[in-house]
Amino acid sequence: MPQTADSSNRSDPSSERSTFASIRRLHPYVRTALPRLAGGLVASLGASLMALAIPAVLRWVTDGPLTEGVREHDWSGLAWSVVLIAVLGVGEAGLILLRRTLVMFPGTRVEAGMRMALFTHLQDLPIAFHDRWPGGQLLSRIMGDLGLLRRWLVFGILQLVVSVVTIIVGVALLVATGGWLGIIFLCGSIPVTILAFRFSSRYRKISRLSQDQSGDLATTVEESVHGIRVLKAFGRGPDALDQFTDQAEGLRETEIRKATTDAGLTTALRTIPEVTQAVALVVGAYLVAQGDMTLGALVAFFATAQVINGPVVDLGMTLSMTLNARTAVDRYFEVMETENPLTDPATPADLPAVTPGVAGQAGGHVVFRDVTFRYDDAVRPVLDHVDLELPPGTTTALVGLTGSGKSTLAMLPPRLFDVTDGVVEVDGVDVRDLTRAQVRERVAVAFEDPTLFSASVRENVLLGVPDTLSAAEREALLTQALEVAQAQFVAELPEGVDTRIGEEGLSLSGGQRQRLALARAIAARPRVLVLDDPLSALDVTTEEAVTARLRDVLDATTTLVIAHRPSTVALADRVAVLQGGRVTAVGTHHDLLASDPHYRYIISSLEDDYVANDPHCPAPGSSDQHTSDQSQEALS
Ligand SMILES: Nc1ncnc2c1ncn2[C@@H]1O[C@H](COP(=O)(O)OP(=O)(O)OP(=O)(O)O)[C@@H](O)[C@H]1O
Repeated sequence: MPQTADSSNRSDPSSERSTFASIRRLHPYVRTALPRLAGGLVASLGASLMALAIPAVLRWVTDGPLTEGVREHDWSGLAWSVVLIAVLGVGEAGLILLRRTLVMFPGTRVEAGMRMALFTHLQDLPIAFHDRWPGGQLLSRIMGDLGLLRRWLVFGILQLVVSVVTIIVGVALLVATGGWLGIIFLCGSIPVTILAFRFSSRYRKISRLSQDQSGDLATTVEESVHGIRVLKAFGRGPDALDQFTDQAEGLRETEIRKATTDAGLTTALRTIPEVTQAVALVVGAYLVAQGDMTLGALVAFFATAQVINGPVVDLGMTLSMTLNARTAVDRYFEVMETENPLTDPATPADLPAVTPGVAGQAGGHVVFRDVTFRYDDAVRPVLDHVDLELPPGTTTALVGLTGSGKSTLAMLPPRLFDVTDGVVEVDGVDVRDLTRAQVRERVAVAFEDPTLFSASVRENVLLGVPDTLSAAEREALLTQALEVAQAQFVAELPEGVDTRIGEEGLSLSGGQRQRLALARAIAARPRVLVLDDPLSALDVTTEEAVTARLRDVLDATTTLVIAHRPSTVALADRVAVLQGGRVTAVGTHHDLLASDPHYRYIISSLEDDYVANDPHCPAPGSSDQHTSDQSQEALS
């Protein structure tokens, strides 16, 4: 896992911001929901005020109708009081229902909107970002954090405001009506406030750690599931379990610290009002005995204190919800505020129109001009002043030792990365002056490690085909691409091209997946096709068949093919040699064999690897020279 995204290493860049400033960033997302949320708040406050009004009615009942009823045996006044209390109770319940109805839908809408925005941003961010960020961290932000935020929006924030307002109004009422008793209660709220502030700063740190650890745990699960074959093959399941156990234990300990901190506050919030009430009871009993306070006033005082008790205890829960929500907001904006250095230009250039088959207008002319490329976290550039031209309609094989930068170079024409210096031109236009959509219309890529999506074969293969084409045109492209990629196995799948292939196409063999990925690149009908060793998992016979058909198709396409096998080199008109970050030689296979010692060395090591890795190849020195001869034949 990259160190930059490990919670143990991560600094919290948002820690300087106040909780209010942090949460205020939600405004653009909650703006349309604000009227309903405000309505929900008003309903909550109304319900709370009704609850607070009940003690006042009790006081009036006790000192008035009840006392008079007992004295004069007339209960008619009491009946009206009971009705009034019942109306207040029903009103309170009705307002709580109204609050729920008002806030439920905007809450889910805000969550869905934020989730869409994050996903869209993730799609837009460059590969460099995804190289650094583990999937589990992103998953926990897009799912867990946003769910937490929704619960806070529909409940936590309202409850927090209502609790604070109820406590302030309640304490004001107590001070106004209870005299000294009210002042005793007011004194009790001072330690509550101090404790709440101290709790906030401690809890926020633990909350951040816990949410980051959840993300790391999700990453471990994702990697283990994704790499289950490797883990099983190497018997490393127990190690994965150990790592998972350590992380799960770390998260459990953090959760315990979180719960203990929360419980400490909740206990204090329960104890302080109880102690305050006990003191108030002693003083209140004395005042009633002295005739300085009516019994009704004392009853009302304690009934009001009881109404305030609930919000005081809730304060702990709503405060922790708010701090968790703040952490979720910080984690959300860490991703959303990551700027994309690889953007579309404000005024994109026009690509010259293409007329296939017409000399000079066929398009697909690629030029690397003095190109330097350095990865963000690397000390030295991988590509150092590279010059290379791919004339239209030609096939160029790129060869070089492992790690020489072939894949890096191949990612520049489709703008998967932008150059650090120099220019990559497609049809005379700097690719940075084109939108990514424009570039991808003209340049398609097939990687060695083919990613297939959980969708039908048809959807996977037609991924790069414009939706504007008619159904018949799309069908023709599908058929041709599958045929060129020698993917006849599709016909034997249960539902042919409509068969859904499993998650990332894992239910297919490596060679089958590669052929579908190749078919996808071919179906996009690009003018420029970048093939990053897309035939590596194919057996010799299939590779030969694909190569033969590809040669027909590539006739009209400019192709850059990264070659790890002699047979892939055979596909090319010319070969470019990458050495020490530069293209040191370009020429035909024969010329380079004759003139370039480094090329001879690469080819001989490719042949050695080829023979050593291909189960269909005889071992060196074996009597069966079929495969070795075959590659020599292909090259000659
Ligand atoms: N995302 C990245 N961040 C930092 N360095 C990288 C990244 N990807 C590749 N590199 C480094 O860049 C160099 C070139 O890698 P690249 O994959 O382009 O080589 P290659 O010639 O295609 O290798 P191979 O033949 O083994 O596939 C290597 O040293 C590699 O470690």
